[in-house]
Amino acid sequence: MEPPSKSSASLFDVYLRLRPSFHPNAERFMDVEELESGLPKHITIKPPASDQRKRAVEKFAFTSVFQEDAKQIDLFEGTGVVPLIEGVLGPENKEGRDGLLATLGVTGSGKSHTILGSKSQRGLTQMTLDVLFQSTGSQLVHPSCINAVFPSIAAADVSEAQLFPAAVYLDNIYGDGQSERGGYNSRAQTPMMERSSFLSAPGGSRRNIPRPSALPQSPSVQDFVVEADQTAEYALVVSMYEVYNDRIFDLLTASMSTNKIGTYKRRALLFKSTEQSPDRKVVAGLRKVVCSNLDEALMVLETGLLERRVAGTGSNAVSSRSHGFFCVEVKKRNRVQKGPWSSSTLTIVDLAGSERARNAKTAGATLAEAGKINESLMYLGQCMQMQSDNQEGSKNIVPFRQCKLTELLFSNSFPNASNHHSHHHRNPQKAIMIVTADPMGDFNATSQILRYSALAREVTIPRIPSVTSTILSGAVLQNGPKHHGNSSGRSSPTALHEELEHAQQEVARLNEELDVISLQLQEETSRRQNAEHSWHAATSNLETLEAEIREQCFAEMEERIEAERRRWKGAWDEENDRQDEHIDRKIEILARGINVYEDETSGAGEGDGAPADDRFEGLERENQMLKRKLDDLEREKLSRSPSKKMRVLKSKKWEVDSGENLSP
Ligand SMILES: Nc1ncnc2c1ncn2[C@@H]1O[C@H](COP(=O)(O)OP(=O)(O)OP(=O)(O)O)[C@@H](O)[C@H]1O
Repeated sequence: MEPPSKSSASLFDVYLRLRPSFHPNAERFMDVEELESGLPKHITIKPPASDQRKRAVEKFAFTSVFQEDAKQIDLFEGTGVVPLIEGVLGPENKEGRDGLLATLGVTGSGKSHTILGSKSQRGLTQMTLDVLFQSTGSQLVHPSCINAVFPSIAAADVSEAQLFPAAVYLDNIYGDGQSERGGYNSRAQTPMMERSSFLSAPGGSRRNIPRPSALPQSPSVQDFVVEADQTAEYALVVSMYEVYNDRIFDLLTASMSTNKIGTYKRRALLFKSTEQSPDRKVVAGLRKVVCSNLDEALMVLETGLLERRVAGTGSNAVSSRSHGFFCVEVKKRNRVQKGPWSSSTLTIVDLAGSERARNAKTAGATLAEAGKINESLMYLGQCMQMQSDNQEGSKNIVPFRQCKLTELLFSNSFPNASNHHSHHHRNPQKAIMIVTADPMGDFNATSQILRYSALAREVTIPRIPSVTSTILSGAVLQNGPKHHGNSSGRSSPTALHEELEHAQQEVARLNEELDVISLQLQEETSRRQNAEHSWHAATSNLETLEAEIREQCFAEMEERIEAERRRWKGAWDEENDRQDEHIDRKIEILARGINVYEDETSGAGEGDGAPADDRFEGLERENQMLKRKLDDLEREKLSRSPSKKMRVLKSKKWEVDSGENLSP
């Protein structure tokens, strides 16, 4: 069993680092292959003796295995970090290639130690930064020119970011804030990123300034100078964020954006395609800092690390409760022609530890965090398992869109995944995963991580005799001479012995098969549980979607009802106006009739009154006729108009009114 060759379609090179155990008296469950020279690639794990259920031995292949005595510098040299740096600096006159370096492991297995180091030793992040600054050296934009160059760097940024020179950024956090200030927004500013929130933070959150001289200086990486593109001018831009409860938060924003009472509500950022980057998703709206030297970059790193959410759990007193992302963007342009800046990013990820919730004495919010961490790591495991299945010939689609973590880790791993129209072809990122493990730690949690992260895997059977075969061989030894003595003559003792040996071998073989099958069963069970988990997550997503759609439909319905109500009200008002007009006309006619009547009665004061009566009757008739006409018109209208009922009411009202008016 060999790990797949470099040319294969693997998304990650996967290295294993073993840590010196904290549990010196615990049983070691892992063996590393012994080689005359070079780094081993294989390990085997066997369940502890106390675990009666499983007896199969599993063998895993990695790109390389670093044993307990490996130093930080060995990891730096042996895990391909240097080629990753070479990739982001880019070849001559060409764009660089994105790189990703991540650590994965059980809580306390040494992920942060490897990536970020300890009080006395630098981690891969600090060493990488050192090599980057060393290698770009004089080609880096000179601090005295930074103001002149800054707008063009900001303009080339596609992620709606807010850029600051390190001096300004650090002064706002640690200094008196009185020095020259000024940040630059990239071309499209994210509306929620208000420049004033940073620059006018009342009093800011002044902290003790981290002194780069107090940070560990070893191991030195002086010997690792990478050849930079001699035709290029470089600028290094640092940003940091974390994925906490499946949401992305800027680690360089919160500390300086405090309000009057010293608190700041963090806003989640989006991982999306922007106007300037339609074919590629980026974390939009981050705060980015342009660093001119290693000390500035280390201070920004320390600032972001302080911000990272850390909560004590039962598993590890200072455990990372979020997935931390540290990004160095290498901006590059031709030093003579200048021209636009291209950008490639080296992302270093310190993943939160996988742990079994029941192991960690957590509760409430922390338990929920653990759930989210385990869920995101489960999705990561599924993606990694797909990659190793694909290497064996399957053509599975890596399901990286299931959560923020896998989206961030895998989105740039595929050539032009979402871009069929662009002429701009980016190389897929180069990625390295360092799996950390304690060979005397938690067997179940460690073996689970090894199973999904290893590049290849094989199940073998222990060579120790099974209980059955031991009994049988005992029986053979005991019964052999007895059979020999009591031979009936039908079968010779040798034949019996052979038969027993065969039976013994068959039983042992069946036992081995049983072991393999029970291991496969366990794996299938765990796959099924994972699938169920994904299914539940999908169901809950669907439920949320359904609720959203219902709400949308409801709002739409309300809107339509409102429109209908307004239309109806309009028709009602129109009808009212018509009725009013009609009544006015009637009243006018009536008034005219009354006037005529009055004239006539006053003119014929001494007569017998007959002509006036006639006139009155004539008017009455005319009135009756008009009423009938009106009724006919009403009926005709009723048969056509929607506001039938209303008009019936109206006409009735009119009849009453006119009746009242007409009554003497
Ligand atoms: N290779 C090593 N050599 C010496 N000490 C180590 C090594 N690996 C880890 N440690 C120590 O073990 C402790 C826990 O390690 P670390 O914090 O790196 O674990 P982790 O995997 O990042 O845990 P979590 O996921 O909870 O953050 C630290 O004190 C660290 O210094």
